[in-house]
Amino acid sequence: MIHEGPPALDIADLSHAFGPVQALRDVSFTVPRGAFVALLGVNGAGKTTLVSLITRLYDSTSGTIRVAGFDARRQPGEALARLGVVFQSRALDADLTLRQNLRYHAALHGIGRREAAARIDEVLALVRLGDKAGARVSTLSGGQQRRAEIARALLHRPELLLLDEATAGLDLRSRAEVGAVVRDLIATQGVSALWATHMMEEVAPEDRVVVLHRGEVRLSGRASDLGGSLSQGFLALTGEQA
Ligand SMILES: Nc1ncnc2c1ncn2[C@@H]1O[C@H](COP(=O)(O)OP(=O)(O)OP(=O)(O)O)[C@@H](O)[C@H]1O
Repeated sequence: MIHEGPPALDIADLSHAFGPVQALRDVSFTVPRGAFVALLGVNGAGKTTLVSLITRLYDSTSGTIRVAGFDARRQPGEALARLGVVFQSRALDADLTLRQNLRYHAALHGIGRREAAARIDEVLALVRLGDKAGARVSTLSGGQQRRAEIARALLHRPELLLLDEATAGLDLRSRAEVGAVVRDLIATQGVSALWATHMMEEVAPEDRVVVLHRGEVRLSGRASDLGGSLSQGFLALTGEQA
């Protein structure tokens, strides 16, 4: 697939402090169009702060964030319209069916009823839940619920998916399924993904990786090029934290 235009995400010299705590310091990296980028960091590295800045939950102290070329601060509407977010916490109502939930979220994005119906079928198929539209969310397994959250995030056809610890609390098999769904989306739908995780095992050799530690980018590049320095470096940082 050939990708033109600005990167899906361009972060430049981003810093953020919570009072005396410097959560991010001069963070710069890009998510090229059609790429899977793993944002790897131990607890407290600054991943959630970064996600919160991209989604505009917090305003950045300094630096720039561009989503598909749109400045998140100066053109927030344009930037956010191109972003699909899978939060650590659940955004779907467990007592409603998957279709009811997705109708509601489609309406929030201003998608009309007829288009929503078609789009809901489409996104459920993309996350391999085509047969679960009528199921109450509470009856789905943990892995299915995470894939349902991804379906929700895809409703408005975002260019960039932002996933914050998308596999937290899942068993090995469900984790692999969620990862496979996101990699499939990249290969077939031209979406890009920033996948925040503290688990080295979730990084595939062809992925691009950004290692964040104590608010700073310590290592970045393609996992296969970084080779042993990635696993050794990350292990050292994990030890540094302990
Ligand atoms: N609202 C806040 N007020 C003060 N300090 C905060 C706040 N949010 C985060 N921090 C601090 O900023 C730093 C980065 O935290 P952040 O939650 O972004 O890390 P993380 O990599 O997402 O970790 P986790 O996986 O535990 O969420 C930590 O030192 C944390 O204590």
